[in-house]
Amino acid sequence: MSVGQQAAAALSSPDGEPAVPEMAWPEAAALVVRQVAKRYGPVTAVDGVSFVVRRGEIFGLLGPNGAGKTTLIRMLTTLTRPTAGELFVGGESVSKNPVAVKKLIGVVPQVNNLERELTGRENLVLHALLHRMPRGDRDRRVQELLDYVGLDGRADDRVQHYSGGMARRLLIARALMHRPPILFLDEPTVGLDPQTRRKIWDLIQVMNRSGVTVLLTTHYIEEADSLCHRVGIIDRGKLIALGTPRELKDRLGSFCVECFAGEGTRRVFFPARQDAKAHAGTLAGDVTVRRTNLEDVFVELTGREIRGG
Ligand SMILES: Nc1ncnc2c1ncn2[C@@H]1O[C@H](COP(=O)(O)OP(=O)(O)OP(=O)(O)O)[C@@H](O)[C@H]1O
Repeated sequence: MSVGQQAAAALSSPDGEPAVPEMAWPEAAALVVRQVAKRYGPVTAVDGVSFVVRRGEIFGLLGPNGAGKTTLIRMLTTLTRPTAGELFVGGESVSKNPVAVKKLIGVVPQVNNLERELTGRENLVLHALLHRMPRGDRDRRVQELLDYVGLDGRADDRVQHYSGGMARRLLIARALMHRPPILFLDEPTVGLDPQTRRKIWDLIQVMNRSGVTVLLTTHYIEEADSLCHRVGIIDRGKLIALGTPRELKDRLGSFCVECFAGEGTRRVFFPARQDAKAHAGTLAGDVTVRRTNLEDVFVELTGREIRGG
């Protein structure tokens, strides 16, 4: 068995079923993705992906650049059609009922597409106009959201003068204007400093506690690990593992013995710390015992690092 096959076996559920298909429908489902593929000419961006996001979850799609995460979000948010398969959002078919789907979702894109010449407040009002929100409700909601994302003091500055973190917070406020129950965030903290990243995480958690279901994509291990209730690991268009961060790590072994030797780094996994320590005691060289992380899960499945792409 190759390392990848061994890891795939380790990440399967105990009864031998592959870990990925988990398709119990869906009273409690916010999103259903069923055997979805997307091809661009010769490129298969998404390759037979299936998963369910439950209502009230923060669900993360974790994978390197080019894995197919943005393409999945674009299909779920009606921006591009799948080549095969079906997608449902809030029980509505994305292909048959895109208008209903648009009402249910807010989208925070990876790239800042705010109107730079307008102020923060004007950007929110513009979005409300597009959603035909009544004026009284609109003005109340704009103020509520500016307070919520901590931009009230800068609401009347033009967006071109905003920092990256401020722009990201305004993008989140804009996505929430029409009170969607489901929010998509494509790499919500990419390019932000660690402190700002934590503020965005707090905001996502507060939003989620107020009842919003969240699907986000990320290639940051820590973001998937500490923020997401469940994570789907995606690589080269395929969903290769699915579970809570704890389940994914425990299937591999919660403790990792890492040995830096001449030929490179070797990692061995154990369920219990004392077994990991005992094994470490038998090794020569630079040896560390640490908790397993989602990067380990990805490396064991693919033989590559997430950051390596
Ligand atoms: N419009 C398109 N035309 C052709 N190929 C595309 C198009 N959109 C995406 N692709 C290709 O599909 C694959 C998946 O891209 P996608 O953007 O979904 O990945 P990703 O995981 O979101 O990565 P990133 O975070 O870098 O955007 C890549 O090989 C990409 O080059």
